[in-house]
Order: sequence, then C-alpha cells, then structure tokens
Amino acid sequence: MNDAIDFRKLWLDEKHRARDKAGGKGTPDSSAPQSSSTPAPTAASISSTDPPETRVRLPVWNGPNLDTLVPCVPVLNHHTHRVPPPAPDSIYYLPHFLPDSWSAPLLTWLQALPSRPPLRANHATDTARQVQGQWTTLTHARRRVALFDARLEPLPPPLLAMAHALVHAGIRFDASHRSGTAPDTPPRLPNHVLINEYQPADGILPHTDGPSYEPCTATLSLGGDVVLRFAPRVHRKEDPRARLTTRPTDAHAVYLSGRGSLVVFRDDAYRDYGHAIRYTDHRYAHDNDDNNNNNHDTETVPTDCYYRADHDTASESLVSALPASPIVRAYRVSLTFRFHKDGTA
Ligand SMILES: O=C(O)CCC(=O)C(=O)O
Ligand SMILES: [Fe+2]
Repeated sequence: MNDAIDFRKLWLDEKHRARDKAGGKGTPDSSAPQSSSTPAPTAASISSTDPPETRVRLPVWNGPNLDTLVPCVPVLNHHTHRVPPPAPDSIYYLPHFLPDSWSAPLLTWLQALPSRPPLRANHATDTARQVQGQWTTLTHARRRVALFDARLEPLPPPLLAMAHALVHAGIRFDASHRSGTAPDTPPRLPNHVLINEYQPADGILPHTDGPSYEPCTATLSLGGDVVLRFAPRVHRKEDPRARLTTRPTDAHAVYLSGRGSLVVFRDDAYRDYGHAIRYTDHRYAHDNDDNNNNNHDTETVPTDCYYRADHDTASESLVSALPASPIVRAYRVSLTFRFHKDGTA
C-alpha cells in the first residue's frame, strides 16, 4: 500500500532532520529494518525522567526502527489520569500521549490523504467503502473527515501503530468490567478511526458516539488546543429518537492540548453525556451563549475547566492552574478510535 511507503519516507525525513538538528551523526539509514518486531529499548529511547513502569514503547509500523526518535507512550493510570469529580468517573486525560516526533509526520501523512467530493445531505448512497480513507467534506459542518474502518481494509500502518499504542497503554475498547473482576477477554484493537479536521473557529455540536460502538472513545489531538465539554443528556423517554439534548449548565469541561494529548471517555461518560467543542464564530449561536468575546478565533476557557500541564511524569499528579488567557484557536486534527460492535462487517 502506497500510504505506508510514503509515511516511511516522511518518517525517515523527520529522522534526518532530528539528527541534523541534534548535530549527531547517528546511524545510517540501513538502521530502518524491514522486520516487524519491536526493537529493544535503548538508552536513548528512555529518558531518566520516564519511569519505565508507567510507560511502554510505542509499536512500530511498516518495520522501521523508531528507537532514536520515539521513546514511549504513558500507560493509562486510572487514578492519576482520571478527570476528577464532579466530572463522571469515566473520563481520562493524558496531556502528552503522543511524542512530538510522531505528531508532525502523522499530521503530514493525514493531510496527504486523497479527497473525495463532499457528502450530500442524504448520503445513504455514499457507501462506507467509498469514503474509506479519504477526506470528505461534511457540508453542513464545513468540516473534513476521513474514516478508516478496519472491517473493510486493514488500518494503514501509522493508524495501526496508534491503535496498538492505545491498547499497550491499557485502554480497553469494551465496556468496563464490574469492579474487582479481572477482564476475561484479551484486549481488542479499535476497528474504527475517524479523523476530524477543524479550521480555527470550527467545533462539533453536542452528540454521543452512539450504540454501534463499544462504550469507549479515545481521541488524540494534534494542532490547536480546544475545550471539550461533557454535558449530561436529557433522556426523552417519550421519543428516544429525538435530537440529543443536554444540560449545558451542568457541563464538565476538559482542556485538550493539541500537542498529542489523549482523552478517553467510556461507560457513563460515553452513554449518559453528550460531548461537544464550541464553534467560536456565530454559526451555532445557541451553543455559544457564554462565549462573550467578539473575536472569532478565541475561546473563553471556563474557570472550572479541567486543565493539566503538558507533561506527564510519575510525580505529576498536580493539576496546574488554568492558563489565564482564552485559547487562541488554531487548525486542529483529531483522531478518534473506537470499536464497532459488529466486528465482522
Ligand atoms: O475532535 C474531537 O476531539 C471530537 C470528535 C468527536 O467527538 C467525534 O468524532 O465523535
Ligand atoms: Fe464524538
């Protein structure tokens, strides 16, 4: 598959740049083997501040040896990474999950995906296979999305590596087990990856990710920072198909860093809360009532927003003070990983 070869080239370019920047000679390019096995950690790949017991090596894709570029990803800690009360106890946030050395080539790879014509309002005839792995504009939202469904085609190498990284980090793409019981099934790789591309003022209206997926969503953020809001759903018993409504006044806000942060929400937070990112222009004014600035490129950060510094070490259990100023919105791409329950397509 050409994508994999292109990405490997990007990775090699990045590696050369990193090596040049560091002023080191490094190893020759033959150091990028075709083997698919994970190389042993090297001294260069684990810094003294990275407690080995809380980090795992990122898996490789397409065989290249990433040990000089990529250290490890943090393992999800159910206590320190949990967004604290009063948020529901099933939202986790890791401020710097993806190493910077991966973010840039991953973004470049995503931007190079082919584009297809916009989806029509009634896009029943656009089959999943037609939109697979291609940028498609959602005209109603003015946002581009790309969908990768592993039930149709294997995930391309960079996304497969990300999927492995999430599972290695301890994220289970199935409903939680009752407390005290050990999972009795092996972890599963997520089989759906939705990429969303946002221009600075863009957001996503309140929604749930729906019952087709196991109740766990893991989202990586690249580019600009945003606030993700979880608001309790108002269940409309009389018409369960009615448009989702939430109680925005009871929302819990989480500040998402665009430097490779990971947010995971599952179980109650998945089922009983809608989630949303605000549009900062006036396309959806009703969703934006307390964003009382007139600058379309900035977003007011609520004072009770959960914010965590952009680092992740074992001693870090501190939640830093919120940044004083509003977020200046910037181009952002998110990668949302889920497991579709109909795993057989
Ligand atoms: O971009 C994000 O962080 C959210 C994306 C999302 O909620 C979705 O695709 O369902
Ligand atoms: Fe969502």
